[in-house]
Amino acid sequence: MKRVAIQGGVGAYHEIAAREYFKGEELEIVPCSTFKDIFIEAEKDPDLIGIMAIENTIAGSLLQNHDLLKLNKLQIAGEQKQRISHSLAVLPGVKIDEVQEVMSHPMALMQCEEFLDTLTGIKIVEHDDTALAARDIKEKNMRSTAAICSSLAAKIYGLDILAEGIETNKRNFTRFLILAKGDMLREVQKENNINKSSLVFILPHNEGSLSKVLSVLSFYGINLTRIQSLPIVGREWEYQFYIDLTFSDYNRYKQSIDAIMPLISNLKVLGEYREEKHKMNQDQ
Ligand SMILES: O=C(O)C(=O)C[C@]1(C(=O)O)C=C[C@@H](O)C=C1
Repeated sequence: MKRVAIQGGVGAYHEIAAREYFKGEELEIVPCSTFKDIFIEAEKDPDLIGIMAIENTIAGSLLQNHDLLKLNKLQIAGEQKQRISHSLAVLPGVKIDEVQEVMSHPMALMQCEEFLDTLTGIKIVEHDDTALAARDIKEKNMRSTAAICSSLAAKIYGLDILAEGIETNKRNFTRFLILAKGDMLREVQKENNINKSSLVFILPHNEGSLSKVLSVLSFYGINLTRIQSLPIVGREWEYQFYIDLTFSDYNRYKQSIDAIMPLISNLKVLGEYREEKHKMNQDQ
């Protein structure tokens, strides 16, 4: 049975996404308190698989997760683009006008900003995880607090749902990375048909340095699907670039990497994997 480490508790969106990626397989979910703990656990167990959110279509990137990929040994083995639909959950019998605070993961709170604006005088409380917010409400009998969580988490922790689909836009998707190393990496990559890669590198502070790299990639027929710059700690106003690429010809992709090498430094390939096609009509 595959063991999958998630950040958060049972019923978190990370668990939902893991079960979707490994649909039909039996999984043992290993809950971790932080994203960093996933990598610490993986140091102890070479077969441990990790799953980690990296970006959301409403709230943007989870910036702190990029450096975890750079600094650790787990590689990206796949991706899961998961539709996220949030519910407002309370202790059984609690009415909406009794709710004084709403508790959830910061990304989930951001995704429900418009709904939260309609609740006047409500205190917003950040929690480590949507499912653990639901669990706390149950265990601590918090009658005036509501959680923003999945309907699965509400069910697991015995909460009532006051409102469903409260995300600002129905096109609310989180992209999760499936992480593994060694022999498990091959097992997790669903097919050998690799057509996507994630890289991080540093560019010199010269005129046109990014544009030169992009021109080379374009010459080789490589499609840039995402670019995220992050500061280099200790070097003010200098940046590292995290990029995602898709391609149809693996050899041309390899050649393009060789060709950009003289233009960049500190390259790390974070993973080569199969792109998950976005399901445009996925609405729940
Ligand atoms: O709190 C959870 O349930 C999570 O799985 C975390 C998380 C995130 O890290 O972005 C996952 C998906 C949603 O975007 C909201 C929260």
